[in-house]
Amino acid sequence: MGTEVAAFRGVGKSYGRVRAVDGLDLVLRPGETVALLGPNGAGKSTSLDLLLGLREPDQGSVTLFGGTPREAIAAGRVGAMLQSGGLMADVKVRELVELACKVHPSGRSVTGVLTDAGITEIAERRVDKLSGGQEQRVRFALAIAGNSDLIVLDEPTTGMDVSVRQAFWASMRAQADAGRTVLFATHYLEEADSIADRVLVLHRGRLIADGSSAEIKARAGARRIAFELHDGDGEFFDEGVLRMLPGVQSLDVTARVPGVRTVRIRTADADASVAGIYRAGLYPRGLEVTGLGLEQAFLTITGELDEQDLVEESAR
Ligand SMILES: Nc1ncnc2c1ncn2[C@@H]1O[C@H](COP(=O)(O)OP(=O)(O)OP(=O)(O)O)[C@@H](O)[C@H]1O
Repeated sequence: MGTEVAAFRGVGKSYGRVRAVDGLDLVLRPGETVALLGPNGAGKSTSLDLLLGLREPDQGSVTLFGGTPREAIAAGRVGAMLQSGGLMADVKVRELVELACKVHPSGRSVTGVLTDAGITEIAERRVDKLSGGQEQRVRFALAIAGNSDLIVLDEPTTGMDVSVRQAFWASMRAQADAGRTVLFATHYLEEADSIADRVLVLHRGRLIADGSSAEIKARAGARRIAFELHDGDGEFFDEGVLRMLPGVQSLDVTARVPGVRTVRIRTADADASVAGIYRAGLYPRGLEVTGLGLEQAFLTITGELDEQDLVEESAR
């Protein structure tokens, strides 16, 4: 199909008894910036390896631009930055980038690639003398040297400090803005949150969530409500009333100052809970409703599945 960059259809991959990827169905479309999230061992690297044709699936099929991964790579349509694999040693950064630009069927200008990857200043350094973060940027340069339609990055910011990481994400964003499709695996949820327009959550080889970060947060459902209740305002305080509010999942009440209670509620339906607070005749002061961060949403979703697995295992 013309609008598919990549497609996994019923893909499974095991290593011995370990089911690394389990029935993966997924389509990537042009121009998307997609984050692949998941705890350690979730199957992220294996999925990227399958996408790049570095491993063959046991079941199902993986296509890139409607053909096999190998065909797409031979045509220079994919640039990749993987976790493994060393860089060539006895060469300078510029020489390595020159080589990458030359071997790609539609290689870019060396200067442009050095600039875009933010490594112009270290272009004359030897590759084996770089810091971990600098090495990552050189790997990124190699991934963008070919003017590729799809850029695949496996945990690209590993080893980068915060400021370098921010500069790096800006260069990545520029690639996405140029119309390329970008797929990156990451452990940094806040980066997925701010950079990706689509977030995929893998857990034990299965795709358990697929949507915008806002949708993933909503999928985890919960929001937080916080407010104070002052003695003498509204109805007499009764914790039972709060517990019975619609949507409430958990409740925490503290009374550090005499006559003032701080209430924190986690709810699956913030609107209904807030309406219930007023309906009960309470007078909440400083009421705040906040969403869960992606990190908490992610932990909620994967944690729920772990619990489900435990229940299913114990039922067997
Ligand atoms: N070559 C291999 N041989 C055997 N088992 C493997 C191999 N590669 C990965 N695995 C196992 O497959 C599962 C998925 O691993 P994978 O590296 O794809 O996950 P990941 O999400 O990338 O993890 P991480 O975030 O730790 O890199 C894990 O249980 C891992 O131990």
